[in-house]
Amino acid sequence: MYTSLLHVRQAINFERQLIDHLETYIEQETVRLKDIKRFYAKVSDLHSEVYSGPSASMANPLVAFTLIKRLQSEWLNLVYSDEAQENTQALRSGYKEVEEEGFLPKLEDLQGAAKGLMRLQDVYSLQVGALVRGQFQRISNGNPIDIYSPIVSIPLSGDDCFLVGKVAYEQEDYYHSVQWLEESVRLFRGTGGEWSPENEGTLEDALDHLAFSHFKTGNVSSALSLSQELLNHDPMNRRVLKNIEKYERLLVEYPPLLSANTELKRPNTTYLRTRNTYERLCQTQGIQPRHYENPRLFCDYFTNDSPGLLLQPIRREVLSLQPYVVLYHRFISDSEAESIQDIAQTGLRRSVVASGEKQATAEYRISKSAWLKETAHPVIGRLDQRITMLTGLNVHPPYAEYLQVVNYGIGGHYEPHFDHATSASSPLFRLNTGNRVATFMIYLSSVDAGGSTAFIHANFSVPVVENAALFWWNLLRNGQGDGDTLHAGCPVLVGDKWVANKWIHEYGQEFQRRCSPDPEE
Ligand SMILES: O=C(O)CCC(=O)C(=O)O
Ligand SMILES: [Fe+2]
Repeated sequence: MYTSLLHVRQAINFERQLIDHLETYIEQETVRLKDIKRFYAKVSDLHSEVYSGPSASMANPLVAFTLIKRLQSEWLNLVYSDEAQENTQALRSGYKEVEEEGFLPKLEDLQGAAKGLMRLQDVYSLQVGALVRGQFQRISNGNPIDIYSPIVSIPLSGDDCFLVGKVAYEQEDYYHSVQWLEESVRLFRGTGGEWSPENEGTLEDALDHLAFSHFKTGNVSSALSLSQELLNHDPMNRRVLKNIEKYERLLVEYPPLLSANTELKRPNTTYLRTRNTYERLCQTQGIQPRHYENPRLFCDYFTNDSPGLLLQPIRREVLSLQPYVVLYHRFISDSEAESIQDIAQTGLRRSVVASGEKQATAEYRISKSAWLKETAHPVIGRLDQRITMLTGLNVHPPYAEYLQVVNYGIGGHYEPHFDHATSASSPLFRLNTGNRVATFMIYLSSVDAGGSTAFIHANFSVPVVENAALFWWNLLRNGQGDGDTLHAGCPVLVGDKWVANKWIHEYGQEFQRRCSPDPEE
């Protein structure tokens, strides 16, 4: 579910069903408790008014009878009533019904969503403290600046933060676990450590995980003080006692340096060599030269001398010459973009990447995608025609792949990659029409924040422009891959990002793109 926002949206309906079941449960339990209270009031009134009075009320056989009846039968019926269990049972079977529909998120979804939050924190340098308040802020020159202002901000609870921290902790990523568990402990302390039935963790759990995370990052004194706090809540915990002894010993043996830099270093889990450039481009939209700085870049109305475009030329914006990247504005209409999303819905599956000779899912590409044949809907053929008019390229299979529609999920992204195959054994060669010579990528939606397309070596990024299409050549004229086309889909900070890719292959374009042995061209 976490890999596609469409499926997150659908989950809202399932929670609605659960709310209905809970409402019924609350109504039934309220009736049950009302009955119990009535009985309690009746019996306690009898005790304060009838039995404690001066008159010997037991002499009244009716009073005596009702007392005996209550003690022999009524209390028993009440105490051993199955009603509470029946109500719980009804609630559980309602939950099971929803569960059996198969659309409730799995543990993998929760962990994936937590990782998505941490990815957004990293790539956009977001402050965890602000995220927890429901705000998207980065510190710039010592001041917090809003990257995005949500209309409604959803603050996170101590348990929410505990869960994110625990996901990091389980990956032995103590850089993130410390930050999220700090927030969790702070929030749990704020509620007085009170237990709530929906929670996964407690103040003690958060203290325990945080103390160990601090220990693992070398912050023994924090590990010690948190363990002491934990011991106050759980004095008989032998493991904590032993840890305290260990931390005390360590502090005597290796006193912490006062000047020690306590700033934690972020782990490089992605092994991206271009991480800094990538993140800068995602945050800033790059240092794309302005048209007046590079007069060879321009905007125009473009027809490609195609009769189909004469009456309605397309707005072309040349973004880069090396590699050659152009943005065609208003390439697709709102209703066409909507149709493509609708047609793709049922076919969406977790996106894969080439892995040796096969294809596999990967952390570095978080989205779902569907392949649409021309026969799926007339709109697809119309788009193919329009691509051909603009580029002059043959986009009929097998000279191009089917249209790939992509929907990103929570913090969904596609880290720096090439669209063309970089090894001879790549599954991309299965069409037997050569490598992917060009990419034609259509933005089918807007986003609220994030999600730009970043060209790493070319040092610019393109914000999502709804209904526009981005075109670039992946191969040089000699057929070799153009290293300058290394590009990425930045994590979506806020929004539901949809794109459609048309990958055009080398064969079939021989008369449209001149080849040349020159490795510079
Ligand atoms: O979503 C984006 O901006 C880029 C997507 C991309 O590069 C791809 O799907 O190959
Ligand atoms: Fe790509």
